Amino acid sequence: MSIKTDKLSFYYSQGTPFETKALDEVTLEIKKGDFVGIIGHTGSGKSTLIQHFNGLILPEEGIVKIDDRNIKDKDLKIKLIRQKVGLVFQYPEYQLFEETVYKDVSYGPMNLDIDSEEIDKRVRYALELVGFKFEDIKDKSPFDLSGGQKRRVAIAGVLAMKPDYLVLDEPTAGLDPAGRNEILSRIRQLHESGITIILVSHSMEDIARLVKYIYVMYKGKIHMEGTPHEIYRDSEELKKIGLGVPQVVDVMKALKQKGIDVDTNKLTVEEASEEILKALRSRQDV
Ligand SMILES: Nc1ncnc2c1ncn2[C@@H]1O[C@H](COP(=O)(O)OP(=O)(O)OP(=O)(O)O)[C@@H](O)[C@H]1O
Repeated sequence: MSIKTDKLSFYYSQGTPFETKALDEVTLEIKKGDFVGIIGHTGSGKSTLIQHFNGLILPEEGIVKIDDRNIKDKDLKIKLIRQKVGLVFQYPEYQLFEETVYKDVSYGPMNLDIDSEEIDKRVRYALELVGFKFEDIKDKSPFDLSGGQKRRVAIAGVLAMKPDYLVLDEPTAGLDPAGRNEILSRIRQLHESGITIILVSHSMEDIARLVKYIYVMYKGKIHMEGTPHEIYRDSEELKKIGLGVPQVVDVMKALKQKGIDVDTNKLTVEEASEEILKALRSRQDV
């Protein structure tokens, strides 16, 4: 079970003077249970790629398969793919429009062939998954919530469709540090609850904190791929294509060069701080 692309290419405004090659032979496989980051600077093709994952854009060159079914298969209902692969766009809270949280989250399931009891169950499940108490939140107006809370409601709207794969496009964009931490810890919990997560970001810090595997996009291609540690090892290459490494990576490298024995696999701020303290204590420097 996976999302698979094979030599997927895509052009905007093909055949016109404005033709742009947005994807260039992208081949990848994201298996069920994975926690994957797609990173790249603006215009590298991330949004175009993820729109292929749920059939918002149908492949023109190359193949997209969801759970081994070709997305262009005539017998395959695209509605089913949209249920399987939930896409949370950038600033999803702009799409909240109902007067209560309950109505907003139930909007998607209402269009499915399920009864009101099942809809109710799903709304409860989705709101609890993103960390709300159902009774406390259901009758509130989405517009009275904080930025981070609104975004969690919008994510719940996608989760209420019970997707197997959840694709989040820049989920922390525009949030203050508290809202950002709130969203990132919920995303981690969603993955722990068994949902496959594909996190699109240009923030190395966010990616480092969460994902197990990274695809780096550059000019429509998968330029690098590997575990966070493998990717950050090549910081020179990342800098060349306009990406940085998380600050902790630079700090750990500098310490190592000074002969302080730290485990450079520790990539989150929390882990790295602990590692640095441990190393310093063992040298009796502190
Ligand atoms: N609707 C469109 N019409 C024409 N060109 C487009 C369109 N959408 C994207 N592009 C172009 O396709 C390329 C890839 O864009 P895409 O939005 O997929 O990149 P991205 O990595 O998601 O960028 P961002 O981080 O800014 O969202 C860019 O050169 C972009 O200008």
